[in-house]
Amino acid sequence: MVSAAKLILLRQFLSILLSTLGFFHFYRNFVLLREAKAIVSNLSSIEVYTASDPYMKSPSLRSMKNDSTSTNPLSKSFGERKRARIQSQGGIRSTRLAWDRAWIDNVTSMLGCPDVTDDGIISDDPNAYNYIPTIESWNALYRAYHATVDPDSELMSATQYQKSWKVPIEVKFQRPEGRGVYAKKFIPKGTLVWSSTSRNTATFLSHHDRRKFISYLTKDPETKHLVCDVRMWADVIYLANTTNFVICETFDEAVLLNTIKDKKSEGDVNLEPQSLSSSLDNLDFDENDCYGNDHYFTLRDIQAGEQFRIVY
Ligand SMILES: C[S@@+](CC[C@H](N)C(=O)[O-])C[C@H]1O[C@@H](n2cnc3c(N)ncnc32)[C@H](O)[C@@H]1O
Repeated sequence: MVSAAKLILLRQFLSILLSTLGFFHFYRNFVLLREAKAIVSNLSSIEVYTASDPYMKSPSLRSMKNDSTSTNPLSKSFGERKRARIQSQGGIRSTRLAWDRAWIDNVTSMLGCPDVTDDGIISDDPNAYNYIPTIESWNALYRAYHATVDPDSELMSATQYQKSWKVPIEVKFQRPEGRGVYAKKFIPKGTLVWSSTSRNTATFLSHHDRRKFISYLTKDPETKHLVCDVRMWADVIYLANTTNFVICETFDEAVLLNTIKDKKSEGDVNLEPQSLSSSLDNLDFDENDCYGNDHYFTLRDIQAGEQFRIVY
């Protein structure tokens, strides 16, 4: 008798628990969707981005005037601070990824960003978005990161930190792949062309942080178009020996490196990543760091005007 009553109580308890969890899940998704809609409706006017928008060709980005004078002293405890944040937040769980993607898709589609797949730009509209980021664009992203995610971050504005590219480069746009990075002069095989440290790569420890960053960009008419770009540039890096991950986004032209689409084009790959145990400028290497130890070397001689390609 007693055990039957206990069983009924247990079943009731379980069903209440499941309904509560279900409700929270529903509520959380509802809040996320409302958040995305609110951002878009807060934009004074939703413009469809075209190459003819004047601010896209040469963004003035008023507020970045102070970048060259602002200081961002290096902190020795950066790695520890980051590890503590990762631990306190328990890292990021993959279950939230789909929702986060839906949120970003919602914002970018309402902003009029072009449809882009892994095979490149879908639209043949000649006026579709083809913005080439400038140093002001990278600085705007840096400022948005500091304003929304981590004011004490070691991430530096491009004005202050320009050491990532070791060779002269040029960014050009072509369809369907969009922007790409090209060598401006001959580069011999085995040359180090790009290095990353946490000075030029933002680390997001939660999807919430990345959404705050993106929302911030949407608020300024001079930066909102950058949302069309940052949606494509995030990488997910798994933390050592865990299933948790961090989201990494580099704020320089390395995010514009294109890949190849088939085996036939293997010869077009001309850069390879290498992790170096000895220090180049990766003084802040940390196994949980976004690209803390990433370097690209030329696989072969590269001619002036050739596009850099990596495998991803
Ligand atoms: C990290 S971004 C590279 C920069 C990108 N081209 C841009 O304009 O922002 C990766 C995206 O570039 C495009 N892409 C890269 N390599 C490509 C290729 N070989 N063919 C077509 N599209 C490519 C795909 O749309 C891919 O999702």
